[in-house]
Amino acid sequence: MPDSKMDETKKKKKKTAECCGYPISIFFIVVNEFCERFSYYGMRAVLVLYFRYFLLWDDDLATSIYHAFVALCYLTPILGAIIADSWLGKFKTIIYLSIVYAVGQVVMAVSTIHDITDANRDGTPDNFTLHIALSMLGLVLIALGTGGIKPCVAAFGGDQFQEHQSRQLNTFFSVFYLCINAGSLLSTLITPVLRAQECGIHTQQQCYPLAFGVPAALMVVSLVVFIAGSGMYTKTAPEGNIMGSVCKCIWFALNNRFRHRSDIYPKREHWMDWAEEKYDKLLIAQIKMVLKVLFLYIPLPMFWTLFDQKGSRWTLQATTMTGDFGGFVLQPDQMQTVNPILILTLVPIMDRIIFPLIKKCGLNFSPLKRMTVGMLFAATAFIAAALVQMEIDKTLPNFPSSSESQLKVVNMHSESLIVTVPSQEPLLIGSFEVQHTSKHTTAVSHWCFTISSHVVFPQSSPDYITFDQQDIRLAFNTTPEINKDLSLIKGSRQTLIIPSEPAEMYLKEDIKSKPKEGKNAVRFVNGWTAYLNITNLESSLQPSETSNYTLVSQGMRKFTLTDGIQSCEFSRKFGFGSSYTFLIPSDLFSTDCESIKEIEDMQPNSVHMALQIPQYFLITTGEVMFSVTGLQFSYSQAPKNMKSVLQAGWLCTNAVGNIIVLIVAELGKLPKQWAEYVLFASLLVAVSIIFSIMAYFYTYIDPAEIEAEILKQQETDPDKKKKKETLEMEEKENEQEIKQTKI
Ligand SMILES: N[C@@H](Cc1ccccc1)C(=O)N[C@@H](Cc1ccccc1)C(=O)O
Repeated sequence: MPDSKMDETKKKKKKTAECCGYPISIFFIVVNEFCERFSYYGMRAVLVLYFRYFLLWDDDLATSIYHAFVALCYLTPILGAIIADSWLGKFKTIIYLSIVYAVGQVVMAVSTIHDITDANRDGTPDNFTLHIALSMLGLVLIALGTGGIKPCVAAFGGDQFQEHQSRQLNTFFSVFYLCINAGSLLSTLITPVLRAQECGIHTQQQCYPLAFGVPAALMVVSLVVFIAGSGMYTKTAPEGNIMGSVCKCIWFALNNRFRHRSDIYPKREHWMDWAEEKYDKLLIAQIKMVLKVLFLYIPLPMFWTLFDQKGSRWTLQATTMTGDFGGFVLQPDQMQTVNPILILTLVPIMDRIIFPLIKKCGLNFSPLKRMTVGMLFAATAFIAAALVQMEIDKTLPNFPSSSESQLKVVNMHSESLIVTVPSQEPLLIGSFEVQHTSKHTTAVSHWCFTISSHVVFPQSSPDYITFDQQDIRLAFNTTPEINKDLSLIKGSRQTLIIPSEPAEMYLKEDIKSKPKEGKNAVRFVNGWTAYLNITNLESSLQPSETSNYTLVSQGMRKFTLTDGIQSCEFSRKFGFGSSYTFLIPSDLFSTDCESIKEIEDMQPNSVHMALQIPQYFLITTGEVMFSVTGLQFSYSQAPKNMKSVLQAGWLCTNAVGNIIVLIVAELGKLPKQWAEYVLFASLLVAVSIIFSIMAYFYTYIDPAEIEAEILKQQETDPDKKKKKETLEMEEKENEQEIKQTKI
């Protein structure tokens, strides 16, 4: 009797311990999954920050390496599945690859200890190469581990159920999904808090070792829990190099079909039937099952293309919104946690109320229909995102287009002046007054100081001020007269600072997009007569100098200004995504910082992040219908010896979806973000229509039943039995021949 058949028989005969109808072994599997997902998502939550602020990489390099790592995590499942189904079996594959995974997490945590190379004890590592090498090694091991075990764990969980537990088997995938999301929710909340702690042996730093160490510890716990259940698992042994046989069989069928392409040969029902001359009917039937499902998967990456943008585009959208919920403040990247929270509530609601209700109404809500509806929900989520984007766009500043320039004039001189721009009314710029001009709009912000004197330019004199395409030439007619040529940068916002000595006027480039991560950009113009040190600024400010922008988070922020002798404190409450220029006057210390004036370069975000909740609700409903069902479908439609392979195929749809996101992000960006959301929604609707047509022609099967029937036929058919034995003999001879050739 072949091994596989023996296993199957054993599986039917062996009575496994049960609790509430579930095999006890699955409790070890779901706890293992909880810890593993905690480990994975926890590490991911602080990874970009580690690249950016520990390894000091720039934004582009940090995000590219992060995405490359995530893509690798979803490509390695194929490797794990091949190892499991062809060589080690799922149990051993999970154990070995979990060890690799845990080692990777430990290496990663060690790489974040700055003290190991901080010989001069200045708080920064001295040997970045070592830290980079260790972290890259850690990440490769983690990607190999997490991706490798992913297709095996779900399939191994499914293997624990016996025939009479089909109802529990369906619920298992929902419970499994709940554990994934409980683990990821907890870790995405906890690890950023751990990172914010200070720790170190010689010097105190942000505690990356703790933020990476806790996920590493959870991975070790995950492994221990899995091993603890080893006495209770139903383990199906691998059936040799199944993937090798599958490839050879497909190759033979294609070749044989090509050789018999003439009309004289009778047609066969399926092109795989052309492998019948050489290969076992069971293997051919199993390949047909897998190919049918894989074909159905072709349109699915489009769902993930939209789904994965909630981590990138939607988080960026949140940075242009306000997260002040009264009692608490939500940061843009924390909106991500809405997804697992909704999963934890929606999965039970769907399983207990919605799906049974649909069934009661007599509707056949089959898995493939659920997945189609899931896709439509995701498309609607993107329409909701487009509507929110339109609201945000109304509140965004009027940024210059690539052919426009915008100029703001800040007059720190004690006298006022008047500037005339051709075809516009003369603009009165009082001392410390602010003017905005652009090619098309002139916005004036008024907070005037008393105008003591001003000079008028004759409006008819084009020699003074010229708007020439993108170049503007300004002339200021004070006493004595000052003329200055100013070349404005196309597509940028600039401020002309006129200091107390107007002849020293200069241009300073302004921020021209919303500050990152919902932070606020602030800068200071030093009107004080001496050098000033200001907290949060990189270097001290010379008299009349304007600092670069510095980013501050939402909330009350305090700045201490000192010239080395005197000092004063200046506090201000910030919202999200604003930008200010603070003008420091010459009477700074006599007014205890109160005479500091502000210019609002960019108003704070005003659209509330709560408006994103509908889109999160819709995409998560889509996820429950699509992803949980897909996981279950991939297990139920796979032949017993290729369960992990189909799980890996399912995960691959996600990898392809991620790659599409990367390509789209690099290539076609529409000028309007809302239009891009509508485009993605339309594409997904089109794809879901194609998928529903493909699904219509798909017939659900019970692989175990088909396999049993073929085995029965083969046992009763002496010819086939003989053919199979001959084949097996041939294969053995081949192997021996190869061995001898090697010797
Ligand atoms: N809902 C996600 C988990 C998540 C947690 C925090 C922020 C975003 C997402 C989830 O359940 N993921 C599952 C399934 C999955 C989804 C996408 C690609 C592969 C698998 C997971 O196993 O991580």
